[in-house]
Amino acid sequence: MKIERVDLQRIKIPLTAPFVTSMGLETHKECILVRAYSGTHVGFGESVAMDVPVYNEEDVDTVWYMLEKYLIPQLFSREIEHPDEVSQIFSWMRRNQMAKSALEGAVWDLYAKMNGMSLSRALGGTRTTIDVGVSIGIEPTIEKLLARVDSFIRDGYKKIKVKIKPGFDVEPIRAIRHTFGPDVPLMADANSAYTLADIDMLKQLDDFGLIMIEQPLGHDDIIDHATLQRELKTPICLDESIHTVEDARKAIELGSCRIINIKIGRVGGLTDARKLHDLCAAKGVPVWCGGMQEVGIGRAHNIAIASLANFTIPGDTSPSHRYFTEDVVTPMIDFVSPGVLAVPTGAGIGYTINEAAILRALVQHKSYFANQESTTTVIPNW
Ligand SMILES: O=C(O)CCC(=O)C1=CC=C[C@@H](O)[C@@H]1C(=O)O
Ligand SMILES: [Mg+2]
Repeated sequence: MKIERVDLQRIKIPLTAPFVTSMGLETHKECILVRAYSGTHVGFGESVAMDVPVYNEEDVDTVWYMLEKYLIPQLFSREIEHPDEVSQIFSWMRRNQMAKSALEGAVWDLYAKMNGMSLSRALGGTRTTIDVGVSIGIEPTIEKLLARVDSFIRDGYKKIKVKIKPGFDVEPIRAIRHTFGPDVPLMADANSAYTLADIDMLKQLDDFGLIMIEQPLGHDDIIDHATLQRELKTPICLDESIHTVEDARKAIELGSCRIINIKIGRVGGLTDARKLHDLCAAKGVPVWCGGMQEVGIGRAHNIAIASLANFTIPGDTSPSHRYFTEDVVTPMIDFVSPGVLAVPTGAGIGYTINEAAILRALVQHKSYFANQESTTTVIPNW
């Protein structure tokens, strides 16, 4: 397959409600959509980098820059037999995993479409449905948090993940357990808000039967997490600390975690996400698919990877309406039964692109051609 053209589209969509974490407040989703063309086929990818570099070092502008300056020209210069080659082609570049993943994801979708198979099947997925949970931001009061948890439990979500930060941790978790009982599948995500100096507080969370505590310590740490895991009954799940398959191998060997959250963008694309999944399966470490509040294209990629066998814990891939009133795919991604999404069987990501919705959200568009000059359209009014 020869990539003849790539389009980048920057879009900005309001969230249905603000999302607060220990890293800050989000009111909009801003991201880059990627189209890779070969012959009559088009594949779609999505960059999950946030608009500010608080989760990792990338942001929407760095992704655009890396794609334009290095990654797209490099893809134009070769013939590709299989999308697994893309991560190898990009491997000379350090990090910038989300930029690499956005383009690699488009090539995977293109490859699956050219071969008339679903992205799930192309990746070796075996599940026809996936169970999903929900991620709840930090609410202004415990009462408001309880109301959110109540409504998500009623919707049928299979896992409730709540964000915690210093000063909003033990009490909200206690209140959820007290109100909804011991059987609600509950976990907490700290986004690196603590240090080992907080060990006494973190040990108190052991009383609540959490499925896991996600990324309690430094975003770049696996040493202190190993110390903490030795002191905790509750499994630690690593998110921010795992950028590569090698990071995961080292964290597992050190005992820094017992569960890993796989985000396709954080690990550089679908090929590496699958390798990480395979490593964890071999080591007996369960995984689940994290979310970056993706719009429908990224969400569809998450569904495809979560159809692999060792994704045994419900992921964060909620239906589109959890965050958006309108999505870039149609139909909007939704439950087939409470807490359950169907893995599409149609070619590629298995959803149709909602071009009108993309146009309404479009901020910037640029087309790159293997044999011609690029063309740019900057959309005013933003
Ligand atoms: O996509 C979702 O629903 C999950 C959202 C979510 O929890 C996160 C998205 C992006 C950064 C973080 O705030 C967080 C996470 O760490 O998993
Ligand atoms: Mg997380």
